[in-house]
Amino acid sequence: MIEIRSLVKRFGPFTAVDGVDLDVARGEVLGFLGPNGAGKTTTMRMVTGFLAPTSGRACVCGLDVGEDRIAAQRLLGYLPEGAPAWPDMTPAELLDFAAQARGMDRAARRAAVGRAVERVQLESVLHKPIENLSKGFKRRVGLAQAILHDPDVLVLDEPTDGLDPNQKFEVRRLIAEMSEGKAIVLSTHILEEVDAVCTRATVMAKGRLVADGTPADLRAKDPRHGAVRVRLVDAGRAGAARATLAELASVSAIEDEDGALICLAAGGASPADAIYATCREHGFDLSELTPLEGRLDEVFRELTGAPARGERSTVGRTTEEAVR
Ligand SMILES: Nc1ncnc2c1ncn2[C@@H]1O[C@H](COP(=O)(O)OP(=O)(O)OP(=O)(O)O)[C@@H](O)[C@H]1O
Repeated sequence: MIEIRSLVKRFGPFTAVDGVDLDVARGEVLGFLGPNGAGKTTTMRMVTGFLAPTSGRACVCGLDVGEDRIAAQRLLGYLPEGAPAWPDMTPAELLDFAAQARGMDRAARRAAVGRAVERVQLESVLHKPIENLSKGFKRRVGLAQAILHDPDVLVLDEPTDGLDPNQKFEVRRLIAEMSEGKAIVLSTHILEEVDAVCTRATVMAKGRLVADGTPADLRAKDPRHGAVRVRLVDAGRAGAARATLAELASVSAIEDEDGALICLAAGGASPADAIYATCREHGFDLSELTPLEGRLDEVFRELTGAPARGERSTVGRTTEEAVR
């Protein structure tokens, strides 16, 4: 439902978006991750027709946003960064105005506004000036505006920014609920949001997409994916256990962390069973044996050029190389 091809945006000599290709299908909730200034908002503004690309194109439901902007915008809902709105209007007035701008008659407007208000729970502030609302409610007004016409494609720039934990939960629930019939793209700095709501995640850095996959795919890029954390009842025997476990074929290397041994997987099956059996055999009493999935924050830091765990650069290399 969204097709992005070789999308480029230059501001003078600066390239903010540098050849992005991306497809998003119905039913997908795509998390758009990246550090500040990576080009997420610029990409979203081009996809929604609010900024013309320098080259390349974006299509929404088969319509080229550059050539058919108005028709494409009918099919999409957009929550811009910060959700700008007229401060002296009330949510009721703003939403009615937005529905009019979308060409709805009075009855359709009433139904659409009522539905959106109920979905984002705006009833209590419906007739208060937007300038007097908390950041969270302002964000929700923006979200109601974006979903007013029940669009097939939703582009949400940091939809949970400024919301308290309960509101974040509600918005994520709403996104998950709506995802079945729509293609949804959301940008976020909150990695837990990717797990909570996204079926797929892309990471953008310096205008380029540097990763694309399910949250589990991304996590698997962490060298600690598949590793096992081992803690002994008698910490004094950790050195002996380390030497013994390092001999296992399923363990490629062992790192120390807060008194625990992190046994990195050599690839293939988890080393957990072999570690357990070896510890029993040698009388190393275990207080912990935890398989590790890998961490999104580590992968994110690595992909976006920040120093990862222990200042080492490891993603993309084999586990064996990583620990050398
Ligand atoms: N109108 C503009 N003129 C000049 N430079 C711009 C303009 N809009 C964006 N930029 C620059 O383009 C780069 C990408 O900005 P963008 O807002 O897309 O990043 P982002 O990934 O959304 O960041 P954030 O997470 O902070 O919202 C930044 O360096 C920004 O300063």
